[in-house]
Amino acid sequence: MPKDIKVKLCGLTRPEDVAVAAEAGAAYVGFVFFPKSPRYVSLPQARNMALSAPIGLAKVALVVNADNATLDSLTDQVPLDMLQLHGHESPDRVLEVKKRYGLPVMKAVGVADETDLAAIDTYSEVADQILLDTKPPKDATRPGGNAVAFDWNLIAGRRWSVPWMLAGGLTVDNVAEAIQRTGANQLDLSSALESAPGVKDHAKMRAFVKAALA
Ligand SMILES: O=C(O)c1ccccc1N[C@@H]1O[C@H](COP(=O)(O)O)[C@@H](O)[C@H]1O
Repeated sequence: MPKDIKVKLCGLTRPEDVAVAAEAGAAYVGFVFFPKSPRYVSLPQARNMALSAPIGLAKVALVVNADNATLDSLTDQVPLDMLQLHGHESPDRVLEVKKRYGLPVMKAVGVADETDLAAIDTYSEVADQILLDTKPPKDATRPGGNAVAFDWNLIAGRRWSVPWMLAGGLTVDNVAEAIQRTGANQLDLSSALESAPGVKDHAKMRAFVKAALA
């Protein structure tokens, strides 16, 4: 029986990117609020994109160690369906954010080796979803969106108590293998969809979703 695959296209910067994501069949779109990212969007930019999204397309805000003042402005100005915490937020902070904003929270967990897997169990107890991304190198300028895959064998056959997404270096060429090796039914990516840093390529977006849902 075919799997019910859901795709999140992250790092969109223009309303036309949102329209293409929806037409292509993505389930989620992601807006990046990390200032050092080439995909960073301002609140008015994100609001425009969010207001243009059709019903049924989930709008996710990606933040990194954001404080309450930042999240207050974000949630006041941008209609959202989920918060993605992609920094060093503790389990208590995940619970606090869930309670304060009443939105589902997806916690990113960086994976490099076996020792990282315990954190997935820990965050599964507090977050609504888990995002498994490649742990960035120590000198990286951002904690994700680095176009590098982790060793998928580390999570092969593992399951958790909440829904989870696979991220890190996914491309149109490796997505079938990624699904087959990890059992993921949700996929999140950004870098492989760009024609230049921060600029999504619509043909690449369509091709990825088609390959993922095939
Ligand atoms: O995309 C970014 O710039 C970014 C910045 C800070 C944290 C996370 C970021 N992106 C997320 O990283 C993963 C993997 O992306 P990629 O496909 O390897 O580029 C994905 O969840 C992005 O949403």
